[in-house]
Amino acid sequence: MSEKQERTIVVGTRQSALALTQTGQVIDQLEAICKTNGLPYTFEIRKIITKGDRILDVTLSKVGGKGLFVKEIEGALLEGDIDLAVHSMKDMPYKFPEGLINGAIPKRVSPFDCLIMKEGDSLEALPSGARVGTSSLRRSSQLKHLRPDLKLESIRGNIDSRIRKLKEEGFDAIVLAEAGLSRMGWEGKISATLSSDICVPAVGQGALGIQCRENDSAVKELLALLNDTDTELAVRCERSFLGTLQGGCQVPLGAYAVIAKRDEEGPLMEMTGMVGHPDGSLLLKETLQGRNPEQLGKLIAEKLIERGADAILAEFGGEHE
Ligand SMILES: NCc1[nH]cc(CCC(=O)O)c1CC(=O)O
Repeated sequence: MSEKQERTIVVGTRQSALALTQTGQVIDQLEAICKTNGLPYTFEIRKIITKGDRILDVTLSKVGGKGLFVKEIEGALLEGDIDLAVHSMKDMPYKFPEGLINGAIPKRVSPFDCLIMKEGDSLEALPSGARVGTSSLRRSSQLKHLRPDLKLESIRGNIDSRIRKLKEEGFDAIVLAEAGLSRMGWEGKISATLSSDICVPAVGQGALGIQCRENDSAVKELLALLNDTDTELAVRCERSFLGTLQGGCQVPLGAYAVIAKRDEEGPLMEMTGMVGHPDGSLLLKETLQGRNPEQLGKLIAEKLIERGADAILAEFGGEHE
């Protein structure tokens, strides 16, 4: 690598506990990379309060959707107020604004959902008619499909406030991503992991995306060292599925890709895509293997459309996960 100029790299983040924690973890990793590679960079955190954070009491679809969390951070990047931003991959809109790229997808942690329960340690242990808190149509469609007796109820807020609401609002269980809990060091709160057979995760769940300016070659070269190729391949499959189905809004769909095997032709991916009716009456799933991530995601989406996914998507576009 050529001689690098000293620089303070400004990292923008939302101010939720999870956002701050995962941003801190990425900075730790980047500092280690700088040390190993003799790069003269230091890092500074800048907190950004987004519109999505200010309006926590209104259904997100009414105020403009999930992109709200990301839009102001993207603006700060484009203005040069910050140099990189750590996002949960599953919160990133499908389309990036001109001038910004995803510079790295670090190694994924658990992609799965889990239950935090009042008592018990499995989905089966939930009593008939139990109240389960989730605002995700993807989660409710799959749980309702398996357990039509359950009462799925909306719950919003950051993961810390949702955990508080489990008790305060008398839920029997809430559904959260394991990734957020493990990043917070709260794995001990998990009652049961929901495998991808039971609940296909959200596109990109458990992975982070590190956004930067396309013309910032120093940051791009640094971020390339943080990228995890297997995670990137999986996330590209899943996001191609997302893009083919609806290009950005949040709807009752999920996708989970893994590297099935590696041979002389390279990695072979396997992905399951799902689209479901939020009341659980219809759950469409398709699993296929392929070598090209974009083609695999698109093919699975097209198979599901053939089977009727477009009717569900037309009815439930624009909801928040
Ligand atoms: N929808 C909010 C959200 N966005 C990212 C995560 C954490 C999981 C991840 O990074 O994929 C969560 C919380 C949750 O769904 O439980």
